Amino acid sequence: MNDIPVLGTARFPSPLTYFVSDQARVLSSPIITPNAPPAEDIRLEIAGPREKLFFDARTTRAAIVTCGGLCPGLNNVIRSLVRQLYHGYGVREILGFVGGYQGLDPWRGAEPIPLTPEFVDDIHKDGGSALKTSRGPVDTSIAVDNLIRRKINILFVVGGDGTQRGGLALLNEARQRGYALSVVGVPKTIDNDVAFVSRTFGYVTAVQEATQALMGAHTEAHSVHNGISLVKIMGRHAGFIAAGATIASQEVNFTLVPEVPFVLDGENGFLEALRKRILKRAHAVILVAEGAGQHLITGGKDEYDASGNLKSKDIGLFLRERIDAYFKQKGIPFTLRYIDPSYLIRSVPACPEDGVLCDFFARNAVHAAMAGKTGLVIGHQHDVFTHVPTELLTSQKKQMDLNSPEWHAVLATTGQNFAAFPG
Ligand SMILES: Nc1ncnc2c1ncn2[C@@H]1O[C@H](COP(=O)(O)OP(=O)(O)O)[C@@H](O)[C@H]1O
Ligand SMILES: O=P(O)(O)OC[C@H]1O[C@](O)(COP(=O)(O)O)[C@@H](O)[C@@H]1O
Ligand SMILES: [Mg+2]
Repeated sequence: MNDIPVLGTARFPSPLTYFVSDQARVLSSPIITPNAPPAEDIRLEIAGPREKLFFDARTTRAAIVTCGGLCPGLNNVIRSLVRQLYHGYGVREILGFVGGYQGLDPWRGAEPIPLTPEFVDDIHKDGGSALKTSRGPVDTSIAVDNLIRRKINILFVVGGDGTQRGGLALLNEARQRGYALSVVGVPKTIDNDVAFVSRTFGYVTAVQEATQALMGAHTEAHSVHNGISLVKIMGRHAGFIAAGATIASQEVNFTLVPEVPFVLDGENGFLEALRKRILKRAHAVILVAEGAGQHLITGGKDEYDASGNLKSKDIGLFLRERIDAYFKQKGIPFTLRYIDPSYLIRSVPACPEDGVLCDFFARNAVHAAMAGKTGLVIGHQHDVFTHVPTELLTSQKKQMDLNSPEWHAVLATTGQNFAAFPG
């Protein structure tokens, strides 16, 4: 069940010394709840080195591409992919396509970079991606022509849900041509909204940076009479960053996330809850994820980014105006500070916890590829790294479960007015 497609019989002995059985599986949902229908029985292959390899390292050519928005840890992943390929298996031909999927198009992209242990030696100390990144499509036919021309056997695609869909499109094109290509995904995004991955790399670092911003926001609010700090944070479809930073900082009074369509006006609305909080405590910190409250902003055209993602309307500026107007109308003196840490939370180097995660993701991706597996993304649940079929992973969207301990911890630490936050 949920076996990963293989390119052929694995027959080369692995140079490594410990192995994971190809038959080992882990349940995606291991919890048994009394009286509830059993969770869907999804059993995933356990990641790790295999005893037999499909690829002969001496003749294998691998490539790496990083796509989508920046994320702390991209360089750690590139470094560990290269070092595991080179030192672990003896692969000598490793190319880095430059600037996301566009780099696979020889007419649009820069010349790929030959990747060596020397090239990647220090890159994990920097944020960003040594291979650069981009949004937007590539012509799959042109890209696969290029992969075939360059005799690439393995392509590592480092990115979020969009990138993994892109990887699948390349694999399907290669299959149609009868070309044996291993496409293995490493799940990247600060938003943490990838299914079958409890923590995408970069998320913890983003929470750390967001928490720093909240500490400053709290100091600003607390240092004046009726100080209100409004902080906007990334999180297009999911409020995981907002939730994590709320719990870590313990300084937020209202956390607004895309999963909870809150009410703004009226007796049970957010503005009234904020007014009560200010009258009681004379300061307040509000944290709003960029995808929250989209239902409140009417008018204007829908806009999409180059990858086709719907752009969020600016809930931060919208709330700033509405709070300002409400407090003026009520005749309550206040000082409102608006803080948008924006790209600062994702352009920094990875924190040690993410550094560890990146290394595990990357090395497991190499093990899977060398065994001849394809069309998979490395997953991570219950502390076990897995092989998730890319089709399965991209068929689901992960959002915060409002019955989870995480969301209840947000409610407990903020004490936010439950009535204003139905759902
Ligand atoms: N359905 C799709 N099919 C093929 N390529 C896609 C698809 N969705 C996104 N992509 C490509 O994947 C890359 C990254 O996607 P994007 O949504 O920007 O970031 P992320 O991978 O972080 O979700 C872009 O180059 C985009 O064009
Ligand atoms: O302005 P950009 O670079 O398009 O990115 C904004 C988006 O990128 C993110 O940081 C991460 O998104 P992806 O994982 O899809 O790359 C989102 O939180 C945010 O909505
Ligand atoms: Mg995405």
